[in-house]
Amino acid sequence: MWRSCGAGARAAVAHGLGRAPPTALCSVSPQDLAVPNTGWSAAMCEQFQRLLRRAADGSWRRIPSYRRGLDYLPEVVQMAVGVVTRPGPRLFLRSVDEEGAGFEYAIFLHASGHRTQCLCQLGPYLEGHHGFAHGGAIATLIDSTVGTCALAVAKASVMTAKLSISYLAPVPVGAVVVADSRMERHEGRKIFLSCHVRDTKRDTLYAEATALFIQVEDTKPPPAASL
Ligand SMILES: CCCCCCCCCCCCCCCC(=O)SCCNC(=O)CCNC(=O)[C@H](O)C(C)(C)COP(=O)(O)OP(=O)(O)OC[C@H]1O[C@@H](n2cnc3c(N)ncnc32)[C@H](O)[C@@H]1OP(=O)(O)O
Repeated sequence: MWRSCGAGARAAVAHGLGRAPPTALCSVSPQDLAVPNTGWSAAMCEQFQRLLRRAADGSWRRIPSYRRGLDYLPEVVQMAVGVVTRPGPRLFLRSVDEEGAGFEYAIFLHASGHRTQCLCQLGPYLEGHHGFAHGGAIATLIDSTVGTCALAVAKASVMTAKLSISYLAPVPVGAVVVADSRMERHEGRKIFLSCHVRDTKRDTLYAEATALFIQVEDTKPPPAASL
C-alpha cells in the first residue's frame, strides 16, 4: 500500500545521524524503530530526511525509539528513574508490529531540551471515522510528544496530569503530520507544555493542546500488570 523507503535512507541514519547503541546497562538489545521501514510512505521518508538534514548541525537530535520505553536513556537518567535492573514498559505507540499499520514516528529533541517534534504517519489501524484518524490516536501522539519533552526537562519519570486538546480538523488516515511541542514553564515538579499538530507544509492546523506533567518517583507496576 505504502511506497517504501530505500535502503539508502536507513543507511543514512545508521551511519550518519545517531543510531545509538544500546546502553551497557540494558538487559535487552532493543531495535531502534524510529528509522524508515517498508511501511513508511514517500512523504514520510522525505520529511524524515529533511529533519535529519536539519539535525546535522546539532540543533536537534533524533531520539531512538524501541518497543519498550526507557531502555535507551543515558545511564545517568536511567539511574535517576531507577530502571537499570529491568526493561522499561512496553510503549503503546509501538504495539502494532505490522509496518505502516499503526503509529510510524520519529521524535526529535531540540538542543535546548525544551522542545520536541514528532514526525508521524498515522496508519489504517488508527482509523476512527471512515478515512480519518481516531481522536484517541491524535491524543496519544500529542501525549507522547509532550511527554518526551517533559521527560527531557525533568530528567526523571513524569506522568500526564492534564491534557487539553482542541481538535480543529480531521486527520486523514495515512497522513504525515508534525506534532510540535515546547515547554512553557517549569515550576517545581510541574511542567507545563503546549503542542500543535500540523501537516508537513504547515497549511493545516489539525489540533492544539496544552498539558501538565508531574515529575514522579519511578512508577512501580501493580501486581496485575505482570503480563
Ligand atoms: C532524553 C529524552 C528521552 C525520551 C524518551 C521518550 C520515551 C518515553 C516517552 C514518554 C512519554 C510518556 C507519555 C505518556 C504518559 C502517560 O500516559 S502517564 C499515564 C496517564 N497519567 C496518569 O495515569 C496519572 C494519574 N495521576 C497520578 O498518578 C497523580 O495524580 C499524579 C499526576 C502523579 C500527581 O500526583 P502527586 O505526585 O501526588 O502530585 P500532587 O502532590 O497531587 O500534585 C503536585 C502538584 O501538581 C498539581 N496537580 C496534580 N494533578 C493535577 C491536575 N490534574 N491538574 C492540575 N494540577 C494538578 C497539584 O495541584 C500540585 O500543585 P502544587 O500544590 O504543588 O502547586
